[in-house]
Amino acid sequence: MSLRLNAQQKYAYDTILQTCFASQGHSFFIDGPGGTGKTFLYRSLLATLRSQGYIAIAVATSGIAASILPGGRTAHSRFKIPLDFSKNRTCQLSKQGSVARLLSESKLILWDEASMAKRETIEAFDDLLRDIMESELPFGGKVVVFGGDFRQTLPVIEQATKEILLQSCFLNSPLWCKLHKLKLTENMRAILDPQFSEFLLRVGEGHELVDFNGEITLPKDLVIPYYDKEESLNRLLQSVFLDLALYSLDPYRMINRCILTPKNSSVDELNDILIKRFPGELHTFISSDKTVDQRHQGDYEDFLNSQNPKGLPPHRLMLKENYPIILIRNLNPVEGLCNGTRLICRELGRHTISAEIVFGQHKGKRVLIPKIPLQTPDSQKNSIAFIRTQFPVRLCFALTINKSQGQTLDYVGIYLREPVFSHGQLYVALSRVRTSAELKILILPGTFDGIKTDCKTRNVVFSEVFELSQQ
Ligand SMILES: Nc1ncnc2c1ncn2[C@@H]1O[C@H](COP(=O)(O)OP(=O)(O)OP(=O)(O)O)[C@@H](O)[C@H]1O
Repeated sequence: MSLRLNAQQKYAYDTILQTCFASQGHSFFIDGPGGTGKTFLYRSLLATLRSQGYIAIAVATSGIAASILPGGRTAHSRFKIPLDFSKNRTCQLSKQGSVARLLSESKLILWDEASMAKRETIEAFDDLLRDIMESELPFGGKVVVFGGDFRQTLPVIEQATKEILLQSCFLNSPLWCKLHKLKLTENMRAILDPQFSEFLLRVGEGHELVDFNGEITLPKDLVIPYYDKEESLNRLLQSVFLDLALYSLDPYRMINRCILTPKNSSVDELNDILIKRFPGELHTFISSDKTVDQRHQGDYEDFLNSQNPKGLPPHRLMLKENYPIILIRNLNPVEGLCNGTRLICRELGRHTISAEIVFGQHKGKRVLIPKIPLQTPDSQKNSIAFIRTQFPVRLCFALTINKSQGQTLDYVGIYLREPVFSHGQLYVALSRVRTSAELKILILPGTFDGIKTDCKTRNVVFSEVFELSQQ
């Protein structure tokens, strides 16, 4: 595999491997815009070390990015990093346990999409390694390779100001300047469309011309003209999915086609339309919702059913055979069932879904997904805590832009019912495909102020990120 690396990838590969076998380890950050082959490089490193019998651990900040790496897990689940740092700041791993031994004996630890991680998670990981290795060196002297792209989305913190977001970035950690930086600059994903590749970089770095409303103008041939919502949305769906009936016979042909949109509510809107249009019998699974404090159950039951909190499956989950779904919990990471694993429904029973894994090392494997109790996340501080018993899955013809980070897709439709709202979102959505011919964008009129034009949209870029990343 290493033979196919380009010159920059090869330099990074050789430098990292030399360090793995040197007496003193140090850590790296692979910095490259979307598509420059960071994941391709990680795969080469993991394959080389593992084929020689060494332990190489792979994690990513998000579930989907982890599912792309061979043997990948989310950093949170692998290192038992706390989810709520106001309660606890240390990883819940025993120094005598098997994972600690694995870490201690590993030649390399890889952490993808580190630009999406909160600095405190990486600092907790640093403390963990120092403790396990009984060393005061950064990361306990282990060779850790972080990778990411600060043009893409940053940590997700609900209702955070720009200052809080920047503060929470890895870039603001004292660990950042301890890393040896390796750069990749050649966009391998869009190598056949250099003009598109340059446009992407201008969007990602905030260099695309902005008008007095703070909006950029997208190339006309990428945009679906707006007539009315229904007709324009139909044209977007038609561009991406062509013929759902045909795809239902061969789901692997459609699994890399996706609609990306900024908000969960528009993901639900699209998936609702698409599941109804997909051929086959519709199965509806109703969850059982119980308040954590049993005394409130009677008062809140109907209300709970109407709730659709982030991180939980819907109360009324609609599924069809051959429809693509995404797992939203770590069910059995060893068997490939992680938060972010994408599957195709094969048989829908009352109590279990028989599904097929469609990506990664477990591709093609049939698995059974049970209904499980899932609690509302702690971040939903203003709502009532409850437990929903349901299949831990969501439909995935449409995904939020943040969830698509790290993926290469065959065709993308971007649905801007409302404009993007955070740093890097537009860039991530645009940069998932190989050429501009594999992309269509629909901008709804509610989202443009003043002059009505369907090619203008907001691009959010925090230039401070690039200044910090140079340090
Ligand atoms: N040296 C190479 N030879 C051939 N194809 C490559 C090479 N490097 C990367 N690619 C291909 O380019 C595409 C993008 O690569 P990859 O996903 O590794 O980029 P990335 O930097 O991780 O992107 P992102 O930041 O968007 O996650 C993939 O389809 C990958 O297979």
